[in-house]
Amino acid sequence: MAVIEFQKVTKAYGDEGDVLKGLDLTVEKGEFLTLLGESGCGKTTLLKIINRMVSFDTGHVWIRGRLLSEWDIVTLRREIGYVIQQIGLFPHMTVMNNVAYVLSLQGIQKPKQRQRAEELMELVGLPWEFLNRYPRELSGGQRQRVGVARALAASPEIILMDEPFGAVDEQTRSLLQDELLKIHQQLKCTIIFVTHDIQEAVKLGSRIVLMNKGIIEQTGTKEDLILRPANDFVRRFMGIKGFMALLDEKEMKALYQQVLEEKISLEEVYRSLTG
Ligand SMILES: Nc1ncnc2c1ncn2[C@@H]1O[C@H](COP(=O)(O)OP(=O)(O)OP(=O)(O)O)[C@@H](O)[C@H]1O
Repeated sequence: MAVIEFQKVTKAYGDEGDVLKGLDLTVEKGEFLTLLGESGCGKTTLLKIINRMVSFDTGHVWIRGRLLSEWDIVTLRREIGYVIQQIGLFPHMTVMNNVAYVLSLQGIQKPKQRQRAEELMELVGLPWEFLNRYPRELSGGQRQRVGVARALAASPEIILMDEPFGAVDEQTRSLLQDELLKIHQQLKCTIIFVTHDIQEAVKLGSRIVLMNKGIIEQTGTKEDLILRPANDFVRRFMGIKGFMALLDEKEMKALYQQVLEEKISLEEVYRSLTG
């Protein structure tokens, strides 16, 4: 079943011209969709239309078969978790209160909130003790984990993520990506994840949507976009980075380990990767 459907959606901010130019997009239940494209191509705008943080001009949007305009905004936002790069944790609240914020709005009793917060901390790989800390007492990566936990608190069916790991170092980023994949498998929720990083889009997305100046150039699996690009734009955009991202990371690491142990030479690695 389609969870989200866009039909010929356009959007302009003021009289600057359309930033979305008649988008069609269907997101199926349980998908991990990555929205990829250069800065300014309209990714965030598309994402924010889904939770009605931004309105659109023409076309139609359905969420779970119901027109977006017919949703009560509070119910809609409860069904949709939202994680952004500068997560906007409330600085004066403990991690516990941040994570349980939505639950307290729903009138859920304190012991239940605590229990859920502990479950969520486990899910995102943080110790329970951190529930007593304030956001400033955490590292950037830990704060992002709390942001993810907070977005998951009300068990939303859809999770929107806008470059959530953009501000952390590469190693932490890779760990967070691995954990997010696990969470997705476990919860079977629908995730729409905005990124301008090809490697990230390829690693995470069960399907990738490549946008360019307000249109969708291609939607498909990583193999579709990299090996069967729909046009020259897609071919050039995915390029060598896309091809490299398609190579199996674990396989490459294992091969490199053998180089470090002087069991094989770099030349042999090169030959095994290029056939
Ligand atoms: N509130 C706004 N008012 C006016 N113009 C806006 C507004 N928000 C976005 N835009 C413009 O709309 C276009 C698309 O912006 P959007 O944020 O959707 O792009 P993006 O692909 O997410 O970019 P980035 O990767 O840099 O976040 C840009 O040209 C941007 O300047």
